[in-house]
Amino acid sequence: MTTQQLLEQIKKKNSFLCIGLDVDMTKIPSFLLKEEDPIFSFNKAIIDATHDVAVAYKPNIAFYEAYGIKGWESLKKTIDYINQNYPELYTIADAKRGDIGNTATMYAKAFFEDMEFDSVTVAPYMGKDSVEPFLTFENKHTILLALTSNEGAFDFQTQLIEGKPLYQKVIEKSQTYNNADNLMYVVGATKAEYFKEIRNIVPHSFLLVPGVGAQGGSLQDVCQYGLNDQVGLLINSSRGIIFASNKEDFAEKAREQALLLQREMSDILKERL
Ligand SMILES: O=c1ccn([C@@H]2O[C@H](COP(=O)(O)O)[C@@H](O)[C@H]2O)c(=O)[nH]1
Repeated sequence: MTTQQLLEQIKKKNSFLCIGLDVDMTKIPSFLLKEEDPIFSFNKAIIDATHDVAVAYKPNIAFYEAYGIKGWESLKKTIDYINQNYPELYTIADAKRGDIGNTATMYAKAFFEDMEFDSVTVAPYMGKDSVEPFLTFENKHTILLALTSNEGAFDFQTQLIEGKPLYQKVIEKSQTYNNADNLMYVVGATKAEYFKEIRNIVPHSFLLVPGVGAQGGSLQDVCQYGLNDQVGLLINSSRGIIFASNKEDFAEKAREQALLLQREMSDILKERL
């Protein structure tokens, strides 16, 4: 998907909500366990109930890898279901890959060509040759981990290197890579006070923002400095939406939670843009 198509969808839906499909079999309604593919059945119900209020879906690959071949099959069925039924939706493989060049190319082929995701998350710490192979794919985005939402982000990402926090160096350096237009960045909602600085470095880039909902990040705080004149944000919530209920009404309750966030987004956009 092109950035322009993503922007058009955001405008049409007044939403920059990304729903995380992090399916934990111990948390889904027990009646689904009788289905042939409980993970896919769960995802399908969530997607059908929320596709008009969200612009993106982000399966975290760990939640599928953990179930072996069956998990991969559920993932493939989920992405195919989105691409065939709701082609306007943007898809993110949250895989946090990163390796030397020829291996990076294989990761990129796996997620962009075989799975047909629009984007993939990538860890930046192996540098240019580990990131550029992802950037060569046309109309696909590479979402680099910049400043993550977890506490451990302070171990390395905020440490000063030659007087500058490492996460800033990562963003600045990556902007010099070939096809840097295909880059987006992960910035945690729990780190709202850093958005001003990050926007100074990349005023036009999309930021994928996990950490709203279960991790306690605030949409309002993120938007204060995170929004740019074209929105420029994809706000992710996973557990806070998909596990709103573990009963028959799980999809309906997920929709209610998604709608709450979408309405808050719509109000913010009315005020700000
Ligand atoms: O900095 C990061 C990067 C990725 N994540 C991922 O996002 C979701 C968040 O899930 P919630 O249930 O809404 O907390 C999950 O897949 C994480 O692995 C992140 O949280 N922080």
